[in-house]
Amino acid sequence: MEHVLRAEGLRRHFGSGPSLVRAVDDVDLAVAPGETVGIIGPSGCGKSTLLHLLGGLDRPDGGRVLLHGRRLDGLSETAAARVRRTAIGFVFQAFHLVGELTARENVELPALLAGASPREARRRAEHLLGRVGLADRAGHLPGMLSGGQRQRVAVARALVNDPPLLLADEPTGNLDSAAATEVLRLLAELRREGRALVVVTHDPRIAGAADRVVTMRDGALVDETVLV
Ligand SMILES: Nc1ncnc2c1ncn2[C@@H]1O[C@H](COP(=O)(O)OP(=O)(O)OP(=O)(O)O)[C@@H](O)[C@H]1O
Repeated sequence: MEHVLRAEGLRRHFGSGPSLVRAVDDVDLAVAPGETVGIIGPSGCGKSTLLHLLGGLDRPDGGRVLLHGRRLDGLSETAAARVRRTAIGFVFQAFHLVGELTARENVELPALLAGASPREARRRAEHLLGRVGLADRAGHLPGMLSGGQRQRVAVARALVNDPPLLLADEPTGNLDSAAATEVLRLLAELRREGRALVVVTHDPRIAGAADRVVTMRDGALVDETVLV
């Protein structure tokens, strides 16, 4: 079976000498199509760094990342950006929406960057905003939305190019319990659709909804629990 995502011997160190931090140290991880993998571990153990490497947002010092069997880490920045836009959706704890653009424009942006026509980008954005329950907020700027609504816009944006893989870094970390529940419901729906999901989380509810939970400590994967 071809994995959606595969990391082999992944390494990312920061600093040197006494201040050397082995943020990611010899990590192997494979994600099957449609699989949801939770990554948990104490603060500073390297979860975000690992997720950035997996998504090609940062380059490893060693090892490799394969997306559908193709190396991601060796690509030029332009080529990596192209792959990221179409093959991976990102959801971050801090939403990372563009404050000057409306909800709909935020969702349209990655579609336009990937070459969709303005009309097609708008069609997809409106459909997805409807799907996340925000059809009536399409014209709002992020500053006019609640945290939960912003995160739902971010989920819609992550889906606009229909990626088979989503990477999420503490997607419920900034949300109150009701808003977190709504985002969790969306993630569960994406899982049922057969998208692969890698979620860094402290939220036991997300971890409990994963197929597999891996625990990270000091840059290494130290434990793996398969849930049914
Ligand atoms: N750009 C950087 N320069 C130097 N050190 C860094 C950099 N990015 C991360 N680190 C260090 O690497 C280690 C892992 O950081 P990372 O953010 O991946 O941890 P984390 O598990 O996601 O933490 P948290 O749960 O608190 O978000 C930390 O010790 C951090 O200080």
